[in-house]
Amino acid sequence: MSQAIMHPISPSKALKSLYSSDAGPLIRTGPFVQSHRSPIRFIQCIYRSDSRNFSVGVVGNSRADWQSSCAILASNVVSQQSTEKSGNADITAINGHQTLDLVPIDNNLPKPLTITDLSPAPMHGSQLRVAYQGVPGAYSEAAAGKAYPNCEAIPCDQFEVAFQAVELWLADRAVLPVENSLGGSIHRNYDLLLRHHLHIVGEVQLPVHHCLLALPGVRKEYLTRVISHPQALSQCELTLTKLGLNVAREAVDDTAGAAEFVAANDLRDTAAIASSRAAELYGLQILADGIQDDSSNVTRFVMLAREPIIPRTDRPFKTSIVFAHDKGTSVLFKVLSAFAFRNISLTKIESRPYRNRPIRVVGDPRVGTAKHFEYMFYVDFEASMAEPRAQNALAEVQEFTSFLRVLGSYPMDMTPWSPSRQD
Ligand SMILES: O=C(O)C(=O)C[C@]1(C(=O)O)C=C[C@@H](O)C=C1
Repeated sequence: MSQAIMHPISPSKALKSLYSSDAGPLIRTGPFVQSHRSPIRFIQCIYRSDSRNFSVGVVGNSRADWQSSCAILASNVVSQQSTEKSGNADITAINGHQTLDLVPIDNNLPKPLTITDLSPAPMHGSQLRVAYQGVPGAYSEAAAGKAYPNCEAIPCDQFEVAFQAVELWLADRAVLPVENSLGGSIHRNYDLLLRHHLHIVGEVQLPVHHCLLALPGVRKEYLTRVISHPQALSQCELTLTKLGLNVAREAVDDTAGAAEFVAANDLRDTAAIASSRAAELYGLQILADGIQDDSSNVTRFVMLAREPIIPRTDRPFKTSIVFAHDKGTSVLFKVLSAFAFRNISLTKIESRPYRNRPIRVVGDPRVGTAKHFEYMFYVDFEASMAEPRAQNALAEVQEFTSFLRVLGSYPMDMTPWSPSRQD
C-alpha cells in the first residue's frame, strides 16, 4: 500500500470530476434488481474491455436462463482457460443464445473476462486505487491494505464520497466498514449500499487494536477529554472507565483524524483513541495499549466495485441481499424459511427504515389505527449465487417480497483467526 500521506477527497472534488472531460462513464449494473413485481432481468457483466468501457452481457430474462448460465460459466472454467492459452479467440454463445457477435476484429474490442478473474485488475494499467473513509492511519486504510496489498489507498472525508469516488472512476474499489463485533452495525453504510449501485465483491475482517494517544509528555491525569470515531469510543467504553478516565468523550469522523487533530492543535488536555500507526504518523505517544473492551475486537469491511464478480463454487462464498415486502414483518419468517429449508446459514440480518414508505397504518379507523414501521431487511447468507440452492432460495424469497436486490456474491474472508495486533 502506498505510504504517502494523502488528503481526503471531499464531496466538491468528487462532483467536479463528474464534469471533467477525462471522467469515465458512470455505468450502473445490477444483477437481480427487481422493483415492485416487474419481471427480473438477469444481467451479468461478462466482458471487460480496455481503459474506460466495458460491455454488459444480458444473459436472459428468466431464472432458468440465469441458472443455466451460471452453471455453464462454472463448468466452463477449464475449457475457457485452455481456449485462452491456445490463443483461440472464438467465444461460445452463452446458454445457447447468440447474444453478441464477439469475434475480435481489432485489438481494441472488449476482452472476455475470465472466470478466475474474481477481482479484476485496474483497467488504467496502474496500481489499484482503493477509496476509504478517513485519513492515513485509520483502520479503514489498514483494511484497504489487507484487501488489496500494494494498492494506492485514497482517503475520503465521508463514506458517501468513497462510493462516489468509485462511481466516478476516481477509484477502482471502495473498502467500507459495515459492522464491528462490539459496536454493531455501521448503519450509514447499509443505507448507502441501497442508495448507490455498487456491487460487493469481497469482505475483510480486521482485528482492531485501539491505543490511547496523547502528545509526548502528557499524562493521563492531565486529560479532560477523549476524542475518536463513535465506534471506537463505544468499543473502549468500559476500559476507559476502568482507567479512571471519567472525562468528556467526543465523537469525530475517524480515529486517525482524532490523532491528527490532537497533534495539529497541540492539545495537552485531550487524548485520541486510534491505531499505533496513527501514533507514528502524527507524532503522538501511546498512553495505553489494547484498550478495546474485548481482545478479539473485529471490524468487518466490504469491498465495492462498479462491476459484480462472477460467483464460484470452488471456495466458500457469501451472498448479501436486501429486500422489502408489502405485509410488514409478518412474512419475515416465511422469507427466512426459504434459507432454512435449504440448509443455508444466515450470518447477518439487519433492518433499516423503509424510507420510501416508513409507516403503514393498520386497523379499523372507528376503533383506532396502529402505525407500523416498515423495514428494509439486509441478509447475508453462506452460499454462492452459482449454487442452485441459493438461486432457488431467492426465487422463493421473491414470492414474498415486493423488492429484492442482490448486493453481491463474494468470497468469504477465511483468514486464520489471530486476535493479535494488526494495526
Ligand atoms: O475511524 C477509523 O479508523 C475507521 O476506519 C472507521 C471505523 C468504523 O467506522 O467502525 C473502522 C473500524 C473501527 O471499528 C473503528 C472505526
